[in-house]
This record gives sequence, structure tokens and C-alpha cells, in this order.
Amino acid sequence: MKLCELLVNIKALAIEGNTDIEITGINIDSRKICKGHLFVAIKGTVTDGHQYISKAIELGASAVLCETLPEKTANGVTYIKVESTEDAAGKAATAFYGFPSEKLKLIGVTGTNGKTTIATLLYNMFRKFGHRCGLLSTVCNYIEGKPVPADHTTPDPIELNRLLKCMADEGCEYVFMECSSHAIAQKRIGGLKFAGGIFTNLTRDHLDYHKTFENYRDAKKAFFDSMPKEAFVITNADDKNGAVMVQNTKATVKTYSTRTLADFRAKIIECHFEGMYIEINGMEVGVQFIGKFNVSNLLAVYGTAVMLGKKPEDVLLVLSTLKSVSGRLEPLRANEGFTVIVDYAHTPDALENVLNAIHEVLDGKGNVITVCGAGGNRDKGKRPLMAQEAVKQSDKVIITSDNPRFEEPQDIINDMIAGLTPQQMRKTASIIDRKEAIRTACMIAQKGDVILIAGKGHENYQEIKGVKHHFDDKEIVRDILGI
Ligand SMILES: CC(=O)N[C@H]1[C@@H](OP(=O)(O)OP(=O)(O)OC[C@H]2O[C@@H](n3ccc(=O)[nH]c3=O)[C@H](O)[C@@H]2O)O[C@H](CO)[C@@H](O)[C@@H]1O[C@H](C)C(=O)N[C@@H](C)C(=O)N[C@H](CCC(=O)O)C(=O)O
Ligand SMILES: Nc1ncnc2c1ncn2[C@@H]1O[C@H](COP(=O)(O)OP(=O)(O)OP(=O)(O)O)[C@@H](O)[C@H]1O
Ligand SMILES: N[C@H](CCC[C@H](N)C(=O)O)C(=O)O
Ligand SMILES: [Mg+2]
Repeated sequence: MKLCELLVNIKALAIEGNTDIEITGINIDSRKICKGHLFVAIKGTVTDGHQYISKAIELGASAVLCETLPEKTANGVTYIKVESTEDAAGKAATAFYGFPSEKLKLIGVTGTNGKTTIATLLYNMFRKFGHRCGLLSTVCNYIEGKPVPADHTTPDPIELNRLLKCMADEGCEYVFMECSSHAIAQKRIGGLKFAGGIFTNLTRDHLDYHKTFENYRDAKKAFFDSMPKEAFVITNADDKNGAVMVQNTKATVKTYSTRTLADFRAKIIECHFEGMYIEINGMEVGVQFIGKFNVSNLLAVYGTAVMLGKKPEDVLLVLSTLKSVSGRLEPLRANEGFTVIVDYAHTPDALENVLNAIHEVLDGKGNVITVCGAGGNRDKGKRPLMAQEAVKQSDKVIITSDNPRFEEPQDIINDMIAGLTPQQMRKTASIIDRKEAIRTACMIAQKGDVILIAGKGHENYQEIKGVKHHFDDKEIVRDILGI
């Protein structure tokens, strides 16, 4: 593709060199540059991409998008100066890959919790309706059934547009994707055309990155602010920030709620560990999920499907066949008569909700033992709050390691325990080794009890000092229990 075609939606402040040249690829990482590529220099949180411009040229870059022109420019290389390369990267990437989001219906899901669940259920539902679909999510990306491993919840703009192009080429009609707050703030989704957007909820997370809750909220809101007039957005009327999110959007707004008047409403009629009977807009349906928050997730799925033109009765039929997403409230039964639930709750709010869901079903008929930790090099403020939530609704808590990353595991545990009173400490133990913590929980559990193993869900690794060691909560439970 010609460089000038790639720049169609980008406002250049200055151009040095020829834009009538062929570009063979585009990259924001100099290490991935090959001959004929465009290198986009981005100021990051760790380093500044502008430092790698000469490296990129050595590797064959024939054009550079930057915010400041280097003092010495290289012969035969075209330089384009823009105000924000972060903003230009997405626009250039989507042009390079032929505007793939315009060839399909792209639906984005944002909010603190529930993104993976909703995006995955929509993907499974629309495939059951017979459509070719794509999924971009934390657990794994899929191009019409073909898995493509995911490193991020939302990939960088180059990888994102490359995957969307593959999906469009494969004939996908719908793509469901998670939009993380990092991705929105860093404009990884810049230049994409969304047909719909979903807001789940907003509670504390990622304050290491966004610094304040207001910044975090505004990052999420920016997604809806940028939605086009022809699109629809579905927001959670039960969340304090549900209305704020959509107050400046040009798109058609619909609401969902389990508590108040809304376009899509639901309530629980009955629940068991196997599932629930719920009523959606006056129609009853049996679903294979538990927990009030999953009713909200299912409502978002239902509303989106209806907004995409599906008949309500057909949607409910498919909804009743959907199963829980890997590592999200996933139950495992021990021969000894207790239940182990593996869940990805890694925020105070998610822990509270998951424990609520467990108690709704348990109904006082057994004890709850919670095994949880908190990730290293991430929001420290959530640690004591997570321990408090675990202790509030458990009979016994074992605080352990999550992904310590570059921190000392004991320091993270200490941060968590600092949130507990001496009385709460009496029902709390700490075991650094996560496998030992799980084994201990399985040893003390009695018939009828529930063990919640929270924080890692689908993850099949434990990240310690930059190395990802194989580690899978579900595999370990099956091993210990011989199931
Ligand atoms: C804090 C954060 O979000 N960081 C992301 C960000 O990196 P950064 O700003 O730190 O980049 P940097 O390392 O400072 O480098 C600046 C630029 O120089 C370039 N560079 C760097 C070195 C070099 O030799 N050559 C070179 O060109 C880099 O490619 C980059 O373009 O941009 C990179 C490219 O898009 C991301 O890979 C990186 O994700 C890091 C690894 C990360 O851990 N991110 C997490 C926090 C994240 O994004 N999480 C969200 C949400 C999770 C959830 O709740 O679901 C996600 O979407 O996954
Ligand atoms: N609607 C919801 N409200 C509150 N908590 C939820 C909701 N849905 C899921 N959860 C809890 O949050 C955890 C993560 O769910 P899920 O993976 O769907 O969210 P996510 O938004 O994709 O998270 P991430 O930001 O890590 O990608 C679940 O394991 C569950 O404990
Ligand atoms: N996508 C989230 C997941 C956290 C999962 C938890 N296991 C941890 O490592 O903290 C993040 O990057 O903050
Ligand atoms: Mg996710």
C-alpha cells in the first residue's frame, strides 16, 4: 500500500520525504520492523519509541511516524510529524489493513468486570445462530473457531487490526471484543468503527495505571463518547456510573437492569449450583449460570442480540444452552461431597459478588473456604480490600500468591493482611505456595462446603520474576481430588 493512502485520516504537522512510496508493513515496536515498514514511534510508560527510530531504519523502515523529527534524518526515509503518534497508530494500522471493522459488525464490551463473560457468550451465541464470528478476549482470541493465543485483553493497534482483517477475510459477520481501559486510554482501538458498545460496571481496579478513579471512569467513558450515531450502546442501569458513561454519546442508548425500569429487565426466580431460572422481559428461561451478576451479564447479551436484530424468543432459546466461560464461576465436584469453584475474581467487587453468588445457592447449608491472593506490580490499594471482602463472607480464608511478578510474595500477602482486624485474622491463614494453599483448603473442606479459588480463573501460568511457570488452578484441584 502507498504511504499516502495509509495517511488518509491522519493530520500531518510536517512531512519530510516522499509519500508516494510502497509500505509493506506497520509497527510500533522497532524490534519487529522489516524492510519497507512504517515505524510509529510512541512515548510509552517505560521508554520512548523515538529512541528507536534509527534502530528501525537500520532494520529497513522506509517511513517514520513521530511527534518530534530526529535532528539528523536519513536519506530515502520519509518522516511524518503528528501531534500524537498514539492516536495516529490506530488510524494508520486500520488503513493499512483495509479498514476491516467496516466490513463486519464490531461490538465492544467495556467495564471493570464481566467483559470476557459477555463477549464470549455473544460469540458462542452468534455462532449458534449460524453466523461466522470473531472474538477478541483476555482468555483467547478466536477467528471463527480457530484459536489465536491472547497476550492482552485488547491487543496493540497493529495486532488488533491484523486480527480484524483475518476475521473479515474469513467472512466473519460479527466480532465481539473486550475494550480494556488501558486500550481505550492508549487508543489501541483508535480508527475502528463500532456497531455497538456495552457497559458492564465500574469498580476499583488498575489505579496503578490510571492513578485516580475519575481518570479510570473517563477512560471507559471515552469509548462511548466516540461511538457513531448509527451505533447502539447498552448500559447497566444498576451501576452508579451507567448513565454517566452514555451521557455524551451520539449512539442510540438502551439500558438493562435487575432492579429498576429499563429496556431489558430480569429477575431470578430460582437458583441451584447447576443454574438458575430467570425472567427476562416477562419471559422465563433456565440458564446454566449462577449469581446475580451473571443475570446482568446475560441481560447485556440478550439486549445486544435483540439490538442486532434477533427475535427475543430465539435469543432465549440459545441463552439456555450457553455454558460458563473458562475459569468464571466454574464448579468442580469432589467425591467427598464438597464443591470447588474456580473463578477469576481479582478485584474487591468481583470477590464480593462471587461470594454473594455462592451464598445465594448455599443458603447457610455449608461453610465457605476462600483461597485468594493479589497480583504483583498492579494496583496495591485493592489488596487490603480484597482480603476484607474474602473474610466478610467466608468461614475460613487462605491468603496465598497470585502472580507475584517482580514483587516479593510475602510483601503482597502482608499488604492484604493489613486490611484485617485481629478477630478476622483468627479465621485467616497465609500460605505462600498457591498449590499448598489449595491442597490445605481441600483437606479441611467437609461434605456440603464450598471452596472458592479466586484470582486466576483460566490462567495456565504463574508469573514469578518475569518467568511464566505452568500453573492451572483447575488442573491442580483435579489432581488433588483425583477427579
Ligand atoms: C502499561 C501498559 O499498558 N503498557 C502497554 C504499552 O506499553 P508501554 O507504554 O509501557 O511501552 P514502552 O515499553 O514504554 O515502549 C514505548 C514504545 O517503544 C517501543 N519500543 C520499545 C523497545 C524497543 O526496543 N523498541 C521499541 O520500538 C514499544 O513497542 C512502544 O511502542 O503498550 C504496549 C503495546 O501496546 C503494551 O504491550 C504494554 O502492555 C504491557 C505489557 C502490560 O502489561 N499491559 C497491561 C497492564 C494491559 O494492557 N492490561 C490491559 C487490561 C487488563 C484487564 O484488566 O483485562 C489489557 O488490555 O490487557
Ligand atoms: N457483571 C459482573 N459484575 C461483577 N463481577 C463480575 C461480573 N461478571 C463477572 N464478574 C466477576 O469478575 C470476574 C472476571 O470476569 P470476566 O473475566 O468476565 O471480566 P473481565 O471484565 O473480562 O475482566 P478483565 O478485566 O480481567 O479482563 C469473574 O470471574 C467474576 O468473579
Ligand atoms: N488483566 C488483569 C488480570 C489480573 C489477574 C490476576 N491473576 C493478576 O495477575 O493480578 C490485569 O492485568 O490486571
Ligand atoms: Mg477480560
